[in-house]
Amino acid sequence: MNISNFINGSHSSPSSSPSFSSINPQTNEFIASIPLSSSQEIDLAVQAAHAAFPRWSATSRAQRSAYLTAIADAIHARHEEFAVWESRDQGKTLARARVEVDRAIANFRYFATFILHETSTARFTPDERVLTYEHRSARGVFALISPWNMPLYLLTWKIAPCLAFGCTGVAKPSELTSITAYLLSEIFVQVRLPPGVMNIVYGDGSTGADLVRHGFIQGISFTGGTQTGIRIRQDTAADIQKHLSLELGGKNATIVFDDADLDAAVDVAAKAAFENQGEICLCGSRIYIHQSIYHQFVSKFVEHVSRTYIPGDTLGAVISLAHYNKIRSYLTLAKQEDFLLGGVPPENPTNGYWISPCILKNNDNQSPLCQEEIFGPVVTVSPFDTEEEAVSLANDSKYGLAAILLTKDGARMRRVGERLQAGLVWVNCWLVRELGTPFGGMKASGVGREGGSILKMCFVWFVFCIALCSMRCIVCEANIYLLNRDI
Ligand SMILES: NC(=O)c1ccc[n+]([C@@H]2O[C@H](COP(=O)([O-])OP(=O)(O)OC[C@H]3O[C@@H](n4cnc5c(N)ncnc54)[C@H](O)[C@@H]3O)[C@@H](O)[C@H]2O)c1
Ligand SMILES: O=C/C=C/C=C(\O)C(=O)O
Repeated sequence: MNISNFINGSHSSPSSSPSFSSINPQTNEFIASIPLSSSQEIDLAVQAAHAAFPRWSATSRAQRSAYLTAIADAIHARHEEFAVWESRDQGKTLARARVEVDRAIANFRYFATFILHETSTARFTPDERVLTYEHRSARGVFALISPWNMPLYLLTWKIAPCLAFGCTGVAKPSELTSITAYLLSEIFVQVRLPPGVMNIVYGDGSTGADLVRHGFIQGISFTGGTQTGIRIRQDTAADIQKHLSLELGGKNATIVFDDADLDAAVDVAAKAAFENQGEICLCGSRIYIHQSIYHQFVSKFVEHVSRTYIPGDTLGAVISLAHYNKIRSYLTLAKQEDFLLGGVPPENPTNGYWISPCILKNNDNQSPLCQEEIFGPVVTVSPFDTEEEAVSLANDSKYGLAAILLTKDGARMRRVGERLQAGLVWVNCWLVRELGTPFGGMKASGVGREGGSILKMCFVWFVFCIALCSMRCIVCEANIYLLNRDI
């Protein structure tokens, strides 16, 4: 497949710019040629979005909603094609890819309806002489930059609200996974999205850096690694008007209490660790288990994971050789006797980047295996004694994205959950998403919240209530509880 930039409503003809190869991580075969966009091409795309902004922001909500619905319908009509390419491009299983295409469709449908039902609050001053209300207008052109682990899911989580709230954008998927973004650009043509409203450019970090630094960019919605988030902050520090939403890395704790339903807890903890080969920022990659059930839990967990997560069947390949080597180098730090499942994979993989699930005994919470984001099918297990110790082990991390609590005790859910330094706390479930629920991390896991009414703050100017909104966006760090009543 030949991928080309989508700028001002059309696909660019192959340019003299360099290109690079994208491979299928499951086979190591070439699947697509991707342009490495130059700064001139980025400028063209941003100029197109800038020119389209006045008209698009003045388009009625009903019309914008209709475009989003048409995009969702068109993806739905090509659902399997999207899923097959996502699996080939990213290495994930086809089953996982199908779930993510469903979510991409949901992203468009959610914001298509959200903007039709927005309400605004009006308030009187105490003397009742003045009525105050907030008027929101779209901010302008956004840079939308996404990583390789959930390519279409995360890119559309940015594109849909950007379009819905009347902003225009230039989207850049990860250089490792460009294909479903290209299929999406075909859909923009099909639904006759007005030229320039959404542009998609391809390339690596230098392309992303050109994009975020462009003077017409009013805001950046970025999902990716913490180091890249820091770099974007530095690159845009002088452009005070650029609104940043940074969704970054995680090293999330799963805490299993002695009153948890053991079989259900094993299942949730295993999904949280190994879904998408552990390549989800929300994965629970450190499991802390109450010492009274430690041996029972671990033996069931090892047995369940070895039966359920089979590379090439229910577990995908990891994204690239470089990432395979990164995961491998972490695994070489573990002692042989600490492997409860799996082992160090071979040094030179010949037929795709497959790593079997690894479960490691953790003896030292300060070890890189417990502190650094490995982003692969690797999980550590360790016992704890008291609630206090569980909280302290879980919080002993520079990251603060998510946590998973497995307990039947309602009081403990709140008592422990509210002390965890994590933007999202799932109780007896994992990765359940309600798109209006604010999403985002604490500490090194990011800045800002996305989702529903919080996310709209990223895309709009606040004319009458700037202080309030920046407080909510930047200061508040909500713990979100998703209590599954079935367990
Ligand atoms: N918090 C979340 O919601 C979330 C979701 C998914 C992934 N992630 C994180 O993403 C990371 C894995 O993804 P990755 O390796 O693709 O991340 P990455 O930071 O290397 O790249 C992400 C994107 O940023 C671009 N980029 C790189 N350098 C840039 C720069 N200087 N300026 C602008 N753009 C630049 C890349 O080309 C890519 O499109 C993990 O750390 C994971 O935790 C976080
Ligand atoms: O790998 C990270 C996953 C992020 C998920 C979301 O942003 C989401 O579910 O909206």
